[in-house]
Amino acid sequence: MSFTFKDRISISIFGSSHGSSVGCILDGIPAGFKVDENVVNLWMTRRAPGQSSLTTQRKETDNVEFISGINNSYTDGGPITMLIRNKDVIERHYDELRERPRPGHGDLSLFLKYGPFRNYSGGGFLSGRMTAPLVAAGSIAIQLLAEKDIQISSYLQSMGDIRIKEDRFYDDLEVYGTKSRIPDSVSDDKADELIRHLQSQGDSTGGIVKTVVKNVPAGIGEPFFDSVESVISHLMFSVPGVKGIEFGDGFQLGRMNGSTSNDLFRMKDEKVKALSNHNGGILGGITYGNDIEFRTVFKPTSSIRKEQETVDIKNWNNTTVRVQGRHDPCIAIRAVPVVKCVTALSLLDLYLRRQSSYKGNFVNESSYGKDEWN
Ligand SMILES: Cc1cc2nc3c(=O)[nH]c(=O)nc-3n(C[C@H](O)[C@H](O)[C@H](O)COP(=O)(O)O)c2cc1C
Ligand SMILES: C=C(O[C@@H]1CC(C(=O)O)=C[C@@H](OP(=O)(O)O)[C@H]1O)C(=O)O
Repeated sequence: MSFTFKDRISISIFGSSHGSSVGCILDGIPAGFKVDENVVNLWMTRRAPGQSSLTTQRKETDNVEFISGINNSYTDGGPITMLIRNKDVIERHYDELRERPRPGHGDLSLFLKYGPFRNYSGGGFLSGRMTAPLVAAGSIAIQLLAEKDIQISSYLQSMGDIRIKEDRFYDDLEVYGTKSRIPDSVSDDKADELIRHLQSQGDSTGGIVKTVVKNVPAGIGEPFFDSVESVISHLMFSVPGVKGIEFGDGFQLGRMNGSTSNDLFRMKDEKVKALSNHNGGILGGITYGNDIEFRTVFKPTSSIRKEQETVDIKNWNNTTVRVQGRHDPCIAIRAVPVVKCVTALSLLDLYLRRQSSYKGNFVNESSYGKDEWN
């Protein structure tokens, strides 16, 4: 079931970039939640292509059609089905790529796995377009988590050699008030300049998205195979272009000592507080009240206008390709809302699991003193 993530909640995605539509079925959400469809569409707009000169010029409104699972703004307990129509499809950009797989994209893998039946136009289902349904589902998860005051901040931390001045929890207005989603005006201007330069060179760049989650209750995450890190990573690697994720200080921990990497505990206002966050708020795969912090790296967009070496998969000889069409010069810019939404789906899944392994349920929280979670 490669198009389905199934746990306490399940998410199935369907469609392809140049087919009639893309969409998803989100199952396992209890009945009785109020879902604001405008909030869903706000997140869709934040991810949609063609919103600025720094992104692909494909123009999609990405309005969600709510097919099932939400009745008079409330979840009814059934699968939530959402459909997003593809409108601005130009197939001829992919004619040449039928026989000349783009280096760095999934074209060759798709051919080797599915042969001539593969859906290659627009990258088929190996397209960033498949993140539209992930955002539709994730924006519902964001709303549910907000009821528990669990807040997620995702922003572009770096693009190429440009890095944000300060890492902290940025609210959405700060992030989406920028051109590049780096919420620091000096870096934002530099990113804008870099993208324009790359566009003139027919090239692209990578980027890193930082995520901070605050007000996470202690006790979220299951030991071993379903640790917080595992579930977030499982879902995050479904996002095309993701090549790495690190929690807390991540790979830097390999260069530290125990005496500098341990997050020391102190009592503050009758609660345990950690003095630092080198472990990203997760110990033993389980949260303990600190913020969750992690970084997700996106590779540079593979579809660039520079001529590149490839093979002809009809005649099996060496050739070159120059990719035409409308592409993101930096995937990470548009991936910022995707990372936030995927984080929300992961945490909602883990949150609901913890609840059901304890007592009560997500909706009827009256039996829960909030203190029991801290
Ligand atoms: C929001 C988003 C937008 C993307 N836009 C493009 C694009 O315009 N051109 C492109 O070649 N790849 C783009 N990608 C990345 C490709 O879809 C991805 O590199 C490809 O599916 C191969 O998968 P992999 O990079 O994970 O190996 C985008 C990804 C995301 C998440
Ligand atoms: C359509 C979206 O982004 C697309 C992702 C993408 C890719 O290869 O991933 C390639 C481009 O597709 P096309 O050549 O059809 O314009 C992007 O525009 C989207 O994110 O909604």
